[in-house]
Amino acid sequence: MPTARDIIESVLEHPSVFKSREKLYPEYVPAYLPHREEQLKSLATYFRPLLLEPGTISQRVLLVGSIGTGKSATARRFGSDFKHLARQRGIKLEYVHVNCHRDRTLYFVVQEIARQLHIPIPPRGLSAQEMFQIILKHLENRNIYTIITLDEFDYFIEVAGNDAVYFLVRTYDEHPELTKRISYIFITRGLTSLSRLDSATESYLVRNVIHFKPYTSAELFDILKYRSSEAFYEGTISDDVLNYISELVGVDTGGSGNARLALEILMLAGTEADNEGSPTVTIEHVRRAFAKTNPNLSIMINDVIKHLPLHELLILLAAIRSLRHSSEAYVRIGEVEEEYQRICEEIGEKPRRHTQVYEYVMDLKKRGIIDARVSGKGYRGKSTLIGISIGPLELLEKHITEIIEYKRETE
Ligand SMILES: Nc1ncnc2c1ncn2[C@@H]1O[C@H](COP(=O)(O)OP(=O)(O)OP(=O)(O)O)[C@@H](O)[C@H]1O
Repeated sequence: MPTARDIIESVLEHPSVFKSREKLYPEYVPAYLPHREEQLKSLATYFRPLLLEPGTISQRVLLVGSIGTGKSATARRFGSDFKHLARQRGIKLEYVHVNCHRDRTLYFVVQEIARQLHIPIPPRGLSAQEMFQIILKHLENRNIYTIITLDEFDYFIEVAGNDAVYFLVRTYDEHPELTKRISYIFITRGLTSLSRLDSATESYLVRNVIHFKPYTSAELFDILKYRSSEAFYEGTISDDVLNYISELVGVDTGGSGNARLALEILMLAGTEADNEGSPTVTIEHVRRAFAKTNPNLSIMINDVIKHLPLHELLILLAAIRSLRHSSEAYVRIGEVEEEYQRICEEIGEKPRRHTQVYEYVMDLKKRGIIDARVSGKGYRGKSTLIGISIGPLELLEKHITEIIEYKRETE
């Protein structure tokens, strides 16, 4: 019997598809941000005066976009690169990134700014306003400029309120004599949260807005291609797999366009491959990963299939078997129909006609159980393609087979 140590060692020595898994963690800021070139260019344009005439302007820019559209990554990348470019020009500039989801009050935000700037603050007794004065003085004494990003700014508006926002972002309106050493980037998911502010502060914030649209599948493919080249060993993950993830998540192919989700699926799929000892990541690993990121979908499917008519279940079973057999993301409807006829023959059921089969396929699609699309690039001729996005298909097949048996016994 293997000892505990043997077991642990066998896992440790087991080769992995990952070369550098941490490159996929949300906190890692990649050097390249494909499809965010325009946003970076806009940021550089807005902040250029900080390098040309430092101290004359306190800039503020608002980044707006839905979840996982690269707002934080773009702000961090910009901040880090801009800091270095400023230093090359002899300007001391610091970049500070505060997450207002964690630090929601004025006190915590100011404390966090001081911490990141390494400004010692007496441990007790100071108000947020007093701490902020210490920060301003420190920057002045050391001739430092800063860009402060307030990420998830919606939370700050909600919890800290209008006066806190006013205090923070309009310092230089109150004290026009000061050298303008602080500029801001605000990040929000939408503009509605800003309507809680008084109209003067709101219009002050929305003057320079940069929009981040949800990613299309083609854009996600480029992102995943680049991120996987950093994180995975060469040859362990194919373009077909990356393409499949991109299509599951792309906004133009029915997903949310969220890069965070796409990267999570990529990482979980790699973990599935490792757990299985597989040298490559397969479509089936992606299905399992997708199911993990979407537990409600699995529950919903398991629930819905109990109530499907027998022949719709047989078609679903045929689709699963065809997909398992092909190991591709999609199979043609014709193959599924042939498999369905074979299953019917095996169990002595009279197969339904083609039009009925097609209707059942469309019903399965409408219920979100399968994905049916018209073939495009890479396929000869036009045909309906069928895919199933959650796995393991093996378990789904077992589950459906049981339901079919039960239905045939009781009906
Ligand atoms: N263009 C891109 N290239 C490479 N990686 C990207 C790109 N856009 C986003 N990412 C990655 O996707 C993940 C989510 O991005 P990010 O956190 O920047 O999104 P966000 O818009 O700030 O989302 P949220 O509103 O949830 O905070 C991060 O791991 C980030 O590195």
